[in-house]
Amino acid sequence: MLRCLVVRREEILQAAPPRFRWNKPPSGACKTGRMTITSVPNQMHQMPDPATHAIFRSANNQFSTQGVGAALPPGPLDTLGARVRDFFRSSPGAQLLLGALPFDRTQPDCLFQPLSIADIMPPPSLAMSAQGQGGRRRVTMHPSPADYKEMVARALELIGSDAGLSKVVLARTLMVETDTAFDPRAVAMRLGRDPSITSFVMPVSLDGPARTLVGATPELLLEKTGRAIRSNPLAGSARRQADASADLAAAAALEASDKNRREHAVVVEAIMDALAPCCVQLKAPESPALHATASMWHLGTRIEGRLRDDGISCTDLVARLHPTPAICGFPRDRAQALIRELEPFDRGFYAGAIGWTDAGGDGEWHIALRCGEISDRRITLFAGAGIVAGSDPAAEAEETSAKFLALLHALGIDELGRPLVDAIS
Ligand SMILES: C=C(O[C@@H]1C=C(C(=O)O)C=C[C@H]1O)C(=O)O
Repeated sequence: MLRCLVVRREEILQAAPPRFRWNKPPSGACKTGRMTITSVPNQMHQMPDPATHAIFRSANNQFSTQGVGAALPPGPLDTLGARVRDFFRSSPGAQLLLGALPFDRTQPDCLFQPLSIADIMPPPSLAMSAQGQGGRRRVTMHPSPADYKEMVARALELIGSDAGLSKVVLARTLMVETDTAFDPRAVAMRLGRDPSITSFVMPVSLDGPARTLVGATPELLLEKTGRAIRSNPLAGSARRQADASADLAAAAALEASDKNRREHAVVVEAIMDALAPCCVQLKAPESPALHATASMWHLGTRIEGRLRDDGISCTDLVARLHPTPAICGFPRDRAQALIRELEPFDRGFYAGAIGWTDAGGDGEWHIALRCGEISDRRITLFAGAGIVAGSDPAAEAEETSAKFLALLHALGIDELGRPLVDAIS
């Protein structure tokens, strides 16, 4: 396998400069890297149409949008790059497409050009409303933790018997039902308190009843600015601990864990292999680094590269990468077949990607993790864990419980639906 296209140290690429900062100008024109987008007076204090309202808040870019100016004709991932190029070619004024890609590359995606881009985020006071949401809550686990452990045990048998399958990522869901509709903006505001993540609200159905993906992902699939590209895969995880020394011990144990390093290495290799043919430079550190969110430790690797030519867009690259072994397994086809066989639900847009692309092919795509799909009074949360030889079913089930925490805290409940008194301090 191609581990690395050699790069000299002095050629280390700079992180992309901030481009969209919708918090800044109250109204008027906002200049970005390649484009000028006219912001509209902020209307976020009013309840926007949930079917077509989006929020995107990463380290470099923040914006919220309302309405659909035009939808990209939906299709499978193989055709995404071509459809995006056609869209911008036939809509000369269009500057931005944003949206969600499903986990399954063959299922249709959901991208659109927003009608308007708002200049500020929802009011912080909204964050308070999430915790008190709904009087009664009913939580349904699917599969149950016991069934999830059996799925993991079955995967381990196959990994042990089939030398060709080295990793599979298995997920479970929690469905939370309340007696009032969820407000995705309030959930996003609470999720956005963790600066280490990208929080988002993204419509995943543009016609019919509103369906919205809301989440707080720590994992960058791909960012492209000009010829500079970056990916930051995560794999190998441990729950954060309240006690500081126990927390450091958990991080140190994760860093030293052979099982977690193997689980991580397979992801980095697959991403390097997928990007290498498009790059004149591509580099990744030899060892992963610790990456912290408010509730999890992860092993992460910052991969940086320089593209061969200007014709390659971020959506072309996403189509090469997705789904990575971080959220699917390795080899991809076998892992995906096993996911289909063992998981008793459709992932939909969970473990897909959310993000944006501009008319020049630059953009930013994050893996849709630590997320839930809201449909009126119901939110379905998803969490998965990578299974490799040496995984322990109970530990993997525990890892998925820990991964639910970001969303559960934002909803103000625990895994059984009981209110949290002080969900986030
Ligand atoms: C599948 C998820 O997370 C992925 C799996 C990880 C792991 O197995 O350690 C870590 C980060 C993600 O790439 C999830 O959060 O649902």
